[in-house]
Amino acid sequence: MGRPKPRQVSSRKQRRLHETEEIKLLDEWIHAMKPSSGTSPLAVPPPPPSAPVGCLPGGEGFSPYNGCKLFSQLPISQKTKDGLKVKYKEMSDIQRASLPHSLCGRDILGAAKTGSGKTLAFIIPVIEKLYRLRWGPEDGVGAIVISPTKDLAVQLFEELKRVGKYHTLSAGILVGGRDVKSEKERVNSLNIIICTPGRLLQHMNETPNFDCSQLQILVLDEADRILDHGFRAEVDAILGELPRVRQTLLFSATQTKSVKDLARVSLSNPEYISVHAEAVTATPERLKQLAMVVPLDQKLDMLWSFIRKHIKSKILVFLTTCKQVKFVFETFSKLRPGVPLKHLHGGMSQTRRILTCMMFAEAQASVLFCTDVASRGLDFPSVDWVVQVDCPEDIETYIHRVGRTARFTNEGRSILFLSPSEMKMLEKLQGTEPKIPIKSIKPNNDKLEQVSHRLASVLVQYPDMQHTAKRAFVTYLKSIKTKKDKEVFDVTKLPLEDYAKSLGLPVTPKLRFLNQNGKKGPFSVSVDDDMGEDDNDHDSSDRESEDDVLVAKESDSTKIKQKVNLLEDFEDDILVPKESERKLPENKDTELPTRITTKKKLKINPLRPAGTRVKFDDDLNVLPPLATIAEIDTGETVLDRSKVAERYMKLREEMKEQDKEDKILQRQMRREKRKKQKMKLKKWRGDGEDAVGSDEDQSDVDDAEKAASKRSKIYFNNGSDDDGEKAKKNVLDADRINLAEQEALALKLLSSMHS
Ligand SMILES: Nc1ncnc2c1ncn2[C@@H]1O[C@H](COP(=O)(O)OP(=O)(O)OP(=O)(O)O)[C@@H](O)[C@H]1O
Repeated sequence: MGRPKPRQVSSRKQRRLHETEEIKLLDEWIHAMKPSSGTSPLAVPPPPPSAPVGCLPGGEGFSPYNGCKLFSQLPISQKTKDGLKVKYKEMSDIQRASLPHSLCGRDILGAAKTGSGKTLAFIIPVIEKLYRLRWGPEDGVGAIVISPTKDLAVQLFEELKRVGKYHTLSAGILVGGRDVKSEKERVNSLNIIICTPGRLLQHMNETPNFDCSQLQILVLDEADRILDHGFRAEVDAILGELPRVRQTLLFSATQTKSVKDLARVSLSNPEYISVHAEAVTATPERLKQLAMVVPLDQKLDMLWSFIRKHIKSKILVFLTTCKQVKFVFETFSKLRPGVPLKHLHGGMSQTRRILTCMMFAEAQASVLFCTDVASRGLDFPSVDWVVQVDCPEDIETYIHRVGRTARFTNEGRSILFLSPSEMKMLEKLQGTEPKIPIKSIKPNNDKLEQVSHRLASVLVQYPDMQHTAKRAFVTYLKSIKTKKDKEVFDVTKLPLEDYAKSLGLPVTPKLRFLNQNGKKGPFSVSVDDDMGEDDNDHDSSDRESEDDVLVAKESDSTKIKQKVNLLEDFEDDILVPKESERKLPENKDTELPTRITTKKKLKINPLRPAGTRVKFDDDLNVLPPLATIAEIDTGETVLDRSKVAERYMKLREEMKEQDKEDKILQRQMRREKRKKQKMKLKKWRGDGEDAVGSDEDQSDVDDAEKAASKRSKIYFNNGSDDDGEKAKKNVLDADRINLAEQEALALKLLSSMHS
């Protein structure tokens, strides 16, 4: 790069001057038009057409923005306006209500229905705040946006890039499943970070010089989820690292009302903005919602029939566990329903998840089987149907799931399958305030296509899938067992054998956590003593798993036990060998293993000094002390590099030695061979020399051979018409006769030629 030309310098200078001027004007505008705290432009009546925009004091509150509907009417920079105008012109209600407050630096607790445009309601203030502060690369992290899932973080990042296209702020995404080392290198140069709680905390703990002390604005998208039990430890640790003086924005469709939660994030005089608080329904108005009773063992028949009937639609299907998603996706794909199928769950790699989301977003007609990892925030355009095959855990989950359709101004439909024992959920949904208008319908069983026998034949044809089927069965029931709402989720009321059959399984897998042989009856529940609190394959949280290699203090034996069980039942992809590596029993068609891998129970040595760390391998076997050369690196056990290099050096030396020996042996063999050849040659020549006594070398042999070939040539060239074999014979014969005989022979030949 050469020196900047004077013209470039002056244009840069001009730009900077222009920016300074714009920022000054924006600051003045924001200050002069500050809306009164607690007012919403939506709550006061619109001004008469003759009144100038924003200048009408309302009766009870005053909001200068009460007539503003366009982004261009807000005190935001030209660069942001340019970024917005590609896709957006008019503001949505949540944007109209919250932006005037958030732009003047207030904390926000925002709630609005799914698909109502909450993302822009926090992306714009983030960009504007840093722009007005003239934030630059040397200022470090100025804004953090926390999302509960990686997929949502990716989507938020895309929106940030779109709106902030003309700004010079640097932004990055920090989520699990990406290369943490490269993240560490650039994390300190980022102005805006979009992240999941786990990965942010990892950087706070591990990345040298990672500094958030200058943070200006913190956003929690899906705030109720981020502040709930699942992320408690991480979020508390993160909040402890952040400066208390900052702007904080919390958004969700189902906002937290817990005072404790709000105290944790230390909001200062927040604006409570709930644009749909007065709404009759908690779900989007253009969403038509249905529910019907479907016995558990008929749910897949119903799903198959539904998909077959809607092959031209874009459908999102919610199941509870990763294994169910995997099973239904794989088996239905084999049965070819006539519409492209996709799947999305927390056990998939980040790249596959991004690719799946992109493909589903672009598809016209497609079915995406997913866990609750896709229930919050994801914005797939034009989803026609949301099908909930498994009952949602609670009302919030229902609202978020159905909210994947009927987004913004679009229409959409949803259907919920409830088994008879789950009917209490329908009552709860219908009884909530604001209302969730669900219409209960009866299934038309005449049109039900049976799929279970076809699934059984798929399992026979593809034995690897038997294990997936079994895991789908077990993980689903385990998730039911661990759900808190026992009025809805009662595993004892489920037809286990019929359910197993409906998955195509020939026998009902044994469930360790159910006392199937107990006194209380065939399927009475017993709390298994090794059932951990978090023991499920539930995929709602999408938390980065730190479980690949466990490091635990021995005294903490109960925690270890819980971890072991959590690991067993979490995504098996991490721990249990791949399907292809698993050995199935001989009689694959009729017999299924109830347990594929028997995991050794952990034995704790109480005599070890307290606080000594115990390391476990992927199969949860305690590693011998020497195995501590293993280190944890992005979830995979990798050998210590220096040890590996040392080992390779040794191997190389050993191989060199071996090579030397081989060469000597080879040389000896060649010598033996030559000796034999020479002896033969001598025999042929008949010179009677003692071959063994002579010290031959390669040149000896070569000379002898050359001589032989020369003679053969001479004979051949001297007009002998004999074929090659005869010529060779002549050579050999010639070798045997002496010189006098040869002369006599030559004379004979000459005389015969002349006569
Ligand atoms: N002002 C606007 N004009 C037109 N489209 C908009 C506007 N604001 C948002 N949208 C579009 O509406 C859709 C939903 O927006 P967004 O994802 O922000 O909703 P949300 O409220 O965050 O939903 P959820 O609660 O599910 O996370 C997106 O496709 C977005 O591009």
